[in-house]
Amino acid sequence: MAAAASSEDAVKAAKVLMVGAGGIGCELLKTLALSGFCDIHIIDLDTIEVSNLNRQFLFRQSHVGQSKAKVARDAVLKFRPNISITPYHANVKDAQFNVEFFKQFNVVLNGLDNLDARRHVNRLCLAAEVPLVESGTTGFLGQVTVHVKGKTECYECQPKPVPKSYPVCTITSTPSKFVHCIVWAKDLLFAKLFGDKNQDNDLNVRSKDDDSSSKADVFERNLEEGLDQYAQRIYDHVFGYNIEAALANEETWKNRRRPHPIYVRDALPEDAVELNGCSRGSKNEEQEPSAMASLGLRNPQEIWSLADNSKVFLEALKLFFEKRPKDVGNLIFDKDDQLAVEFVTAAANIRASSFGIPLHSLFEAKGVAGNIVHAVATTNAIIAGLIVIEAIKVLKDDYQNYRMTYCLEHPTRKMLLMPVEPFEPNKSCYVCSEFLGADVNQNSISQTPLVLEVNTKKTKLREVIDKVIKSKLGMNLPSVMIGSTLIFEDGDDLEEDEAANYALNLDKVLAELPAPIVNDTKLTVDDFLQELKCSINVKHRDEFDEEKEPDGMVLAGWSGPADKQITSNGEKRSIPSSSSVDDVDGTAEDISVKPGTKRKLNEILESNENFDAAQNPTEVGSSSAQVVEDDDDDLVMLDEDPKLGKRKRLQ
Ligand SMILES: Nc1ncnc2c1ncn2[C@@H]1O[C@H](COP(=O)(O)OP(=O)(O)OP(=O)(O)O)[C@@H](O)[C@H]1O
Ligand SMILES: [Zn+2]
Repeated sequence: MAAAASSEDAVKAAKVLMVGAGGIGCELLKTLALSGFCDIHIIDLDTIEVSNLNRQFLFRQSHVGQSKAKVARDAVLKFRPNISITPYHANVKDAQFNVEFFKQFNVVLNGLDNLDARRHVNRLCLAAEVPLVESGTTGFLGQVTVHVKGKTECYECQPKPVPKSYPVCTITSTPSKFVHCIVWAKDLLFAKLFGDKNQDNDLNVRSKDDDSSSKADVFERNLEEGLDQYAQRIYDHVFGYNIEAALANEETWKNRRRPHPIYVRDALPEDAVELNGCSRGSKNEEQEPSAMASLGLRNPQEIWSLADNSKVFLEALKLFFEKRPKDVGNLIFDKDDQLAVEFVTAAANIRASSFGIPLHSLFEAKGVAGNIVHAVATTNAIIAGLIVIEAIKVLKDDYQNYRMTYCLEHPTRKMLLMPVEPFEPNKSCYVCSEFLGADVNQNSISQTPLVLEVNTKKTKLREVIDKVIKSKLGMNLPSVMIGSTLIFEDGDDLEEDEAANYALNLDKVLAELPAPIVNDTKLTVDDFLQELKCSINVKHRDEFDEEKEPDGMVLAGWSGPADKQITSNGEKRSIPSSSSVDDVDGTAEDISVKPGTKRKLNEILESNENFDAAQNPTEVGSSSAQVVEDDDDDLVMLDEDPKLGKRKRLQ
């Protein structure tokens, strides 16, 4: 097809906006500058931290504390002095970056790390009708997607996956993976011992040798109890007695491997028990208390024995009470708190040992506990290159060749990159489908309304605004209307009495608002800055399942295809979707999805030639082809050679 301009001309004439000057952003700015882009604007709200320096190569030690956007600009101007780079040390959600601001750009390139900002930029790009190239990386995985209003799906056309959570019983009774032991150690045991005492906790099983009243909390230290004695009692209780109690329920273990109880005396030699695990006893009072340091364990990458884990457990518990008494009762697990990581690693390993699960090093355990996926500079560089390739296609309006590209951890058929044709817009997406056209009566067609199930007699307006409109719908400064009555509005420019009125409404129950929200009420919610408006039909419901519906509200009515799957050497894996990268920072949203409305892929593959091509892919970027499994298990062939036709389905 005829391109609108040569790549060189398109690049020279372009005015681009980059959002984020972190891991991807540094690589991207360098690649843009070296590819001939001359007018680049960068927004980043952050300042440089020491931990950025290993991969954000435009920054040096001396830049720590300075604006990322400004330092990145200065660094690139050193080797490309004649181009224009305009930095903004600001949040992209600020009102200065409104639709008018976005309209000046030919393309927007995201190098962000959170869902919230990505959704905001998506909406502004839609409103300003500026194409968006979106990206993300997680370790070795990465992706670049292209979003052009009306042509491809928007960033929000597909619901994002919910952050990983585990059933309570897996954590409390039947762990089968190391991560289950970490969650137990961190969210139950650590929280119980060092966090808020009043929380409910499944660990609170009475110990058989606890002869005080049945209400006694075994985790409370008895007045006459020494710290060594207390630490050993807790150990025996959680790893010994609790496991024995669980084993009594034969049903649970019918089809499962039985755990074995571990008591201090089993895990440690007699003399170490006497010393409460602490054999060396050399402590440096100046340093942060560390059980590893007290025990002379130096290598965080080494997998400790059960005995060493037991020593670390007892020592760390003691150190918290001895050296950080003020923290006890207020602690929340923090991956940067060395003693907390030591305690959680040891506790998770002892539990893993009991359940026959392989033990892990402190370094690995810290990664799991802190949801850390170590960033890989090379992935960021590859992704930045792909962003520029897609940006050039966008600038040339080379729509036929747009690709979403996935960077895989394990090459599929020797290919590290997997290009996929972009999907069409999802017609029920509440973000981009608002005014797709007009019906026969020239009324604009609005998207399917969302449905909110809520107890209108108990829920306050504030909860709907915070949990649904801001958190789930990602609105920043929403206003809420029933018919033409405004019941809530956010923003700095409100009159005092207006603001006071809305504040009063926030604390009212829905059904008691001046314009009541009851069953079948239709709300219109609107974000002025994002130029996003959607309607919500309210359905009253009395009861909600506390575990499955903890918000006491369910938002539905927006459907989209689930994650696609790829096959690699017969193994099925999920393609990292534009959302899955968000899982890392735990910000994925959980809008309920109605099943069965997935769009079908284009055409049916009939030609043997194409089938052969699918089976024998050549290099990426030239004439590549892949066999991909769609989520309804049909085989789909993707190819890059226009002669071979568009995306097809194998029968
Ligand atoms: N709302 C926002 N407005 C502007 N910039 C943002 C916004 N949200 C995130 N960013 C920027 O996006 C960049 C993302 O980069 P990256 O994923 O490498 O994160 P990082 O904070 O630099 O590193 P890490 O999180 O791994 O320590 C960061 O520089 C961050 O400041
Ligand atoms: Zn959409």
